[in-house]
Amino acid sequence: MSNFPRIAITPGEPSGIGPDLVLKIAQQDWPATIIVLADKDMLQDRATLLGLPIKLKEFSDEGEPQKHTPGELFIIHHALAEATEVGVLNEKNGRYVVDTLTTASAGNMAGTFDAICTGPVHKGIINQAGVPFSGHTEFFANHSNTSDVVMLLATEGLRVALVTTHIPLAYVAKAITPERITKVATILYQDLQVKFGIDKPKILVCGLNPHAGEGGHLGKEEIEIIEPVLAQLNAEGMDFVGPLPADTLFQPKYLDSADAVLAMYHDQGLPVLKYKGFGNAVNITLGLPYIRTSVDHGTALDLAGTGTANTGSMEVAIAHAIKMAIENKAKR
Ligand SMILES: NC(=O)c1ccc[n+]([C@@H]2O[C@H](COP(=O)([O-])OP(=O)(O)OC[C@H]3O[C@@H](n4cnc5c(N)ncnc54)[C@H](O)[C@@H]3O)[C@@H](O)[C@H]2O)c1
Ligand SMILES: N[C@H](C(=O)O)[C@H](O)COP(=O)(O)O
Repeated sequence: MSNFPRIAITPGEPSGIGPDLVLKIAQQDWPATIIVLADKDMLQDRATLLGLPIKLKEFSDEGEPQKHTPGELFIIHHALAEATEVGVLNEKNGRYVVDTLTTASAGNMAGTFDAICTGPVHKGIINQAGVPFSGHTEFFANHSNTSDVVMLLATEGLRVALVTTHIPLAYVAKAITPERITKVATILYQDLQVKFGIDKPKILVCGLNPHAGEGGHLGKEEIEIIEPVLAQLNAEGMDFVGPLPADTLFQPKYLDSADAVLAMYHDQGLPVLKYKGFGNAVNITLGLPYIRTSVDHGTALDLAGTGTANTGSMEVAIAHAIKMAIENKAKR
């Protein structure tokens, strides 16, 4: 039996850099079958603009998965509503983007694909198209009927997971509940063991308030919510340290002996991660019934079609998806 996994790639927003990245990585050697879910004319036009050779072949799930051939891509055609103008968002194509994600999720649940790797979408234009959408993480959780998933971004020397993801800052404190922290922390701990092979993970946990609440004088969530949850998880044999002041925990003194940081909200953890590794980090959704990785950046409309978009994060995202898919196959 072939050991090459099938990786479904969604280029995301068609007017952004996603198609450029997919066409660039298609020129490389990958130990997997790569299937792109996109509009074939849009991809062909972008390849011409970038001067990249590409042969698009219709995907069929019959036969054994083959190793990727540089310069070729399998495709499942999804038609755009309107032709794309490079670098210019068009809300008429918002639903197209979501349709590609739906195919990716359904194909993974059916076992046709072994993993999904997503390019960047533009959340705003999808909402403008009339489709409520806060991010891939929430979309895939919803589509796969999974109640709790965790967003983890990882780069060399740092992994950051989030208790809350794409919600307004005004809602964050209310969303920091014992139930949510317990679920996120448990998924993170178990996936560090299973997916990352860390026997006994040590996880640093940020407080929510400045200086982790300053003993209750700058907020009480640390004392009333976070500390009791961590005490309970540690009593069950896990190893969580905190809540620690978020402004000072990101230093080698603490990070060198830790396997991950659990941040309370998006812009508490991700700016640090992206300062360290923007362009070379991977976004992994933990807790889904399938493997999903993504890039660490957005649609970069200013670079679309120029050929200057950096493929580093897309390469790391695909490499992680392939590695995890091969490990999954070996377990079956
Ligand atoms: N994975 C995703 O789907 C994802 C991730 C982050 C942001 N977004 C979305 O992207 C849209 C634009 O967000 P933004 O402007 O804050 O972030 P952005 O990442 O698109 O751009 C920020 C800056 O980084 C540069 N940049 C981004 N990717 C690059 C690459 N591969 N190579 C070189 N330079 C690169 C851009 O040119 C820009 O200067 C938003 O709608 C946001 O929600 C999507
Ligand atoms: N929060 C992610 C980041 O900043 O990189 C990004 O918005 C993508 O999230 P999804 O994978 O949920 O779309």
